[in-house]
Amino acid sequence: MSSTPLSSLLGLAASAAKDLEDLYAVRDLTFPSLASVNPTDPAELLLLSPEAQAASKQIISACGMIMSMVTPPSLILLNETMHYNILASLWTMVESNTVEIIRELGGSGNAGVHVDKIAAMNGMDSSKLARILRLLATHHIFTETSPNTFANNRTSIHLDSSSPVQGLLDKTAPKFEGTGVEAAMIGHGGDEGIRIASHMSQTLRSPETACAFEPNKTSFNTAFGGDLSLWEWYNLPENSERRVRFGNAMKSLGRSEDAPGKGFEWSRLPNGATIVDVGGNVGSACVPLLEHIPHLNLVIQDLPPLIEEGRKFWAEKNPKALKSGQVKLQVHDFFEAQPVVGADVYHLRAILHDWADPLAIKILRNIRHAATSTSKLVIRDQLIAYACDAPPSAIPGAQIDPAPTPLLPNWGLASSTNYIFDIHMLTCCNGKERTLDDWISLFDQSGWKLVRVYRGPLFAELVGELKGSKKRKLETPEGSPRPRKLGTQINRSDGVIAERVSNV
Ligand SMILES: C[S@@+](CC[C@H](N)C(=O)[O-])C[C@H]1O[C@@H](n2cnc3c(N)ncnc32)[C@H](O)[C@@H]1O
Repeated sequence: MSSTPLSSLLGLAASAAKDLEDLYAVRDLTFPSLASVNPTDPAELLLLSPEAQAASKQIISACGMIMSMVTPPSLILLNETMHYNILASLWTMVESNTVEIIRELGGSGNAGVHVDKIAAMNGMDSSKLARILRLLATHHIFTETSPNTFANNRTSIHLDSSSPVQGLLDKTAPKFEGTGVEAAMIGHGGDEGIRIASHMSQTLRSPETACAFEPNKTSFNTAFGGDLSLWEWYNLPENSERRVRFGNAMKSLGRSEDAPGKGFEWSRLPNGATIVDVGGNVGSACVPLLEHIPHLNLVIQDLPPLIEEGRKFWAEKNPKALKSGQVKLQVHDFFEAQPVVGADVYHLRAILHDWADPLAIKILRNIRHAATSTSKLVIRDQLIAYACDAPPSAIPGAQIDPAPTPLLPNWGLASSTNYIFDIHMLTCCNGKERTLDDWISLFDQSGWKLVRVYRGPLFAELVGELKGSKKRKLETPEGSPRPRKLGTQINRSDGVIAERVSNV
């Protein structure tokens, strides 16, 4: 009997599940259960390995398609219509410290905590709280161990700040630390994101904004008013809490990424090589880099409030590196001339996706004018695949793994995060996640050549070299002061001395 699409999909999921089980058997580990509450358990960490990720991708993709095939379409649409309630529920759990309360009352595995006890500590109505927890438990976030009794599980525990509840209540303990950084992303989504998204339709259809690509003509502007871009708005004094929360949300992205070294070969950079993290926020993307490759020098650049917060962050994280000058924090607006000339690597994580092409090109051109022939550009952003077959690419690493039929060529739900981010960038900033064709064109228009792509679980790394001749005279970007030569200091108008780091 010939196989049907449904049985082919089930077969794909089953064979990948067998691969996963074999991987765990070889390592003598048990596959993590949903009740596991230790994110650093070796069994959890193995699930992040490339072999396990490949198998998981096939299972998620196949199961996603199976669900779409067997669920009545009207129910699919009804569920999607109300999906925002999941985010709203998660945000409520974050703000009410419910995860930490359950942890302190001993709720994990099969040992649940009665909702009355949880509600007594967070001041919520216990019947309402139970309904929220039950919705999330139905989505495998929390477990209802017996009627109205709930425990943390492998997903909810990722919202745990590890802080004592009393400290959270009197605001003396940090909320967005440790595994709790994921909670910061939920705060960004639940507070700003959901409100911005609800203004998308109006913004994309209104004659004033439909075809606009400026960063201040977005759904964010329709939702929150005013004509500041999201970044300018975050830097207003009254938004400092949101800005700090956003910085913590960015830290959570690192947890979904490959360890440094799986992609761009940072370890092959010479001793004392200089990495400039352009738009680095407080510099959280660089923390694992320095942990794995301690011979690098880092210059983290961002706008003034972030640089101030970055100094505090590094003073705590790695005071030695800050004191010795191995880590420097530098105020720099990336629409101005890049002050660090001839760095080994200019690194931009989650930056270009915030900007439409003309502005992204401006950012890249400013870097290009400061780069020398040995400088590399390393972009970490999402790489969008078409949801259909596309011509192959000759750029090393650019080709997406072929998905077995009948899976979607972009691996369907297994790569859904990329497309969700794309729309988030659209609504927040008129930015975009880019296809390979988009990236090639963007590099080309800004004087770079895309030479290598490394695909990671969340971000791809796109490596660029200067386009054209190997030896190149430094050029002056239009309307910007000419970057100084190596070893000189630049007295900026804002009083900051931007200096060329040593060892380059
Ligand atoms: C999405 S965040 C990425 C932060 C960081 N690269 C990371 O991955 O954690 C974008 C960053 O760009 C910064 N930014 C926005 N406009 C900027 C500008 N004109 N010059 C420098 N940084 C800017 C923001 O302050 C923010 O930290």
